[in-house]
Order: sequence, then structure tokens, then C-alpha cells
Amino acid sequence: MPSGNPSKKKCHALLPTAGTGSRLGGELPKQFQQLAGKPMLCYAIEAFSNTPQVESIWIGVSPGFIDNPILQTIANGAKEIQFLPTGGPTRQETVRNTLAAMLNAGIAEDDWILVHDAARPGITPALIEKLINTVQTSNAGGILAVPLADTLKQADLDSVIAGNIPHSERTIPREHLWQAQTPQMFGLKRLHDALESAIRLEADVTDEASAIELAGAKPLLIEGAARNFKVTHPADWDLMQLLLSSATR
Ligand SMILES: Nc1ccn([C@@H]2O[C@H](COP(=O)(O)OP(=O)(O)OP(=O)(O)O)[C@@H](O)[C@H]2O)c(=O)n1
Ligand SMILES: C[C@](O)(CO)[C@H](O)COP(=O)(O)O
Repeated sequence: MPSGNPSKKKCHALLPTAGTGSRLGGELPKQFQQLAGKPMLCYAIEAFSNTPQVESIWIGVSPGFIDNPILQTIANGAKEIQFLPTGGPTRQETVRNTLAAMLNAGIAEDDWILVHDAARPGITPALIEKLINTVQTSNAGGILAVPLADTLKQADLDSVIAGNIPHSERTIPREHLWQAQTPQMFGLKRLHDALESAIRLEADVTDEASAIELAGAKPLLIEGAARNFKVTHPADWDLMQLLLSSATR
């Protein structure tokens, strides 16, 4: 468990931004495509820039993208932003590489890091502050998540409700089931070491909390919001376009 006075630790945003957006498609990776008038990445940068407790924003991009002029237009005037060529073959490797660069840059080992998908442009300063204010007093680390509202079904290979398993296992009880969102907030060195270990074990961790759980801890679940969904498929893009075109931020 990280030591030190939780209130003295600074908070920094880490935006893994090195994906190819293959499930969405398009000429550019989705985070750089125009969404409601600006590149999708701008929305997350603005939300963290407009959150007073967030000191700096670190953005891990593919090494091949680091000199792309689009990055300078995106960074224009926002809070202390660092673009880093730390993109890796998987999301968790991008996050691990960016955390290592932050340690090398002298960020304090027990400062808080909020890892947020560039693909979740619906994030707001209010949601970020809710996470910070809850986690900072606990030292445990935590994530935004939403309680599952739909009934979950187990499918078989023919995409029908699985008949080859006991009926009691076909409909998965949804009490205590949550859908993980981001930001996910943990101590810098603690998260780096947990991800390093998970990658070495070739564990399939698709979020930061999974690596922390693997290390034996139990992160807090803090209720997020439906608007903070991840833009993955074309239908998500269309829905987020509507939301951002009409919503007040
Ligand atoms: N090697 C990777 C893969 C993903 N990401 C980032 O992780 C976030 C969530 O990942 P996802 O929505 O899956 O993005 P992509 O991997 O780009 O999408 P796809 O799986 O459709 O290719 C995105 O901001 C993406 O840029 C990353 O930094 N490095
Ligand atoms: C981190 C995450 O957004 C939590 O739900 C999700 O695991 C990312 O998955 P992806 O396949 O890398 O988009």
C-alpha cells in the first residue's frame, strides 16, 4: 500500500493514445479523427485541463506518430502536456511504457496517476473530481465504473444462448456486476510495477485495475456515467457525435 499523506500527492493524467482504431476504421486512428468539430483526443485533454487537481497530462502515442503535425494543433494552449513516443503493441504496454517515462522524468513515485482512454471523449471534470476526491482519501486506488443494467447471456459458438451448459449458468446473475470505465487511478510506481509484473507473466490484463488485482489489492468502484462510454464501433461514433454536438460540457 503506498505510504505518505494522501492529500500531499499530486495527480497526473495518462492518456494511452497509440491504438489503431481497427474496430472503427477510417484513414486515421480514431482518436485523431474529427468528432463534432475537433479530433476526438481533444475532449479528454480539455476535461483534464479543466480539472484543477490535475497537474499535468502525459499522452503515449505510437513512435511513428510523434512527429505528426496534428499533435501540435491538439496541444494548442492546453495545460502542461507531454506527448511521448511510448506506444506499444498492447494498451497495457503503452501504459507501462508511459509510466516508466514519467518515473524517468522525475514524477514522484507515490503521485496519483489517472489513466484514461483517449477513446472516451464523454469524460467531464465533474467525473474526474469525483474519482479523485473518493480515491485520494482511501489510498486503495479505484476506477470509474457503471453497474450493469442489462441481463447478461452466455452465447455458444452459433451465437445463440448456450444450451450446452446448465440453465443456471446461461443467464449470468447481474447483481454485483459493473462495467469498468476510465479514468483508473493508482499510485505511479505501484501501477508501473503491477503492469510490469502482469506483462512478464503474459497475463491478459485489459485494464489497470486487473494488474492491481493480480498484485493482491481490491480497487474501489466509483460510479461513472453512461456518457463516458468508449467509442469502439461505428455505432458508438454516431452516438457520441450526437451527444457532443448537443451536450453542454
Ligand atoms: N496498443 C495500444 C492499443 C490501444 N491503446 C489505446 O487504448 C485506448 C482504448 O483502446 P481501444 O478502444 O481498444 O482502441 P484501439 O486499440 O485503437 O481500437 P481497436 O481495438 O478497435 O483497434 C485507446 O485510447 C487506444 O488509443 C494504446 O494506447 N495502445
Ligand atoms: C480500459 C477499458 O476501457 C476498461 O473498460 C477497456 O478494458 C479497454 O479495452 P480495449 O479493448 O483496450 O478498448
